[in-house]
Amino acid sequence: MPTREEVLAELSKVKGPDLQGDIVSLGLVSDVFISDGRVIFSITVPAERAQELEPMRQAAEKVVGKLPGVEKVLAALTSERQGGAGAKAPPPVRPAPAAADMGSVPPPMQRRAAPASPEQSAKPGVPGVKAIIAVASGKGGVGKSTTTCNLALALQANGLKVGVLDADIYGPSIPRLFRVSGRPEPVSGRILKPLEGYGIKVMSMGFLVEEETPMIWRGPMVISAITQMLREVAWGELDVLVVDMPPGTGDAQLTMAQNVPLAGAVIVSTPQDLALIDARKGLNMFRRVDVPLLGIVENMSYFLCPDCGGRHDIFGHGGARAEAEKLGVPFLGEVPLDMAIRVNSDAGTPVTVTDPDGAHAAIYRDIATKVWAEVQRNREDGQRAAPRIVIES
Ligand SMILES: Nc1ncnc2c1ncn2[C@@H]1O[C@H](COP(=O)(O)OP(=O)(O)OP(=O)(O)O)[C@@H](O)[C@H]1O
Repeated sequence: MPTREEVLAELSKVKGPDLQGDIVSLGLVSDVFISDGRVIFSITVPAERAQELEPMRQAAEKVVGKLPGVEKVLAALTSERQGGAGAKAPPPVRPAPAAADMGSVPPPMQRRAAPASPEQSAKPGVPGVKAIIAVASGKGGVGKSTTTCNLALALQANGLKVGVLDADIYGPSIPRLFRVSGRPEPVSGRILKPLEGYGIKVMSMGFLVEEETPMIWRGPMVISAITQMLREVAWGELDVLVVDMPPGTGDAQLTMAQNVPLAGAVIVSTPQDLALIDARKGLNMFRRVDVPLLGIVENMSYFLCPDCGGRHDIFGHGGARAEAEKLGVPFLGEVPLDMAIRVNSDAGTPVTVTDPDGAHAAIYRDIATKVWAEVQRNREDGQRAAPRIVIES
């Protein structure tokens, strides 16, 4: 595998936009990411010249592709940086098309506010996968991954064939939750075999990079990585693929919601007002791109004291239910704040597996039943989206 310096040395052979200087010394190359035979990087260009500079992008992919040990190269053109360190990731200006040898090409990205449902249904699906559901949250740490994991297992317990795609590439926790590790093997060419945990096929960036690798991703790279995990994995026949989305509602999440043919989205929130404000942003994001909202889960909803048996509404209670009612979105259920959920999740032995007859597993199965009923209802009605109301957040 080449080093970053070797990659940059090759890239310095590529001329800059006006054939003066090279793209490295002009400071246009950033976000170089090398892992497992893959090299991903960004080239910063003025947004209006993206089309014209496509040959430059291709030339960059070509030179890097010749380095020994490189199997795939992905160069993304990004628009000019907005300010210095800590500046927001620039908006994607064009998709990061796969190199000639990479097969699948992500559909074109759009900046904001995609038009309505026809777009949603026009996206190419994943062969063999009947429905894709996103699990999202407006902010991190609310239990999105724990919900994804237990929801997936509960859908399986309800008789469905389930897969999980960990799109939370900033902090992939799905490998730990399913207690799976290792490297996915290629099955044919570039297609990887997903790993399996508790009978569920799982794919995560956590399998492809070292756990301690700091990942600094910019929008287009996020989309490229997720698109490849979606389309270059042998998922086989699945009733449902559950996607653990990256937290937040930035460009990466929005573009992903636009590019993946989602049957719907589940929003996870805790009951605090602030979390609910973020959850509302998440809801609005999916509504803008006409992804049906399957409902809201209130996580860490209440605490049942094992000593006194009393119920404590630590973060307040019922906020998500009230929010769901206000917004006309199904309320899917309340998951208590419980030590068993945390300990088991963190140990990779989710409660739905370790205690399938327990109260927590029953809650997740109930949520799974409601989620699936919504997916079916949307399908049958041909109802692509909930009413298009965008609520001020
Ligand atoms: N209902 C619950 N009761 C107790 N602990 C919980 C519950 N839900 C989640 N947790 C714990 O809270 C922590 C954060 O959960 P999790 O990783 O699922 O959140 P997340 O929203 O995916 O976070 P991030 O966005 O940082 O990935 C974990 O330690 C998890 O075990």
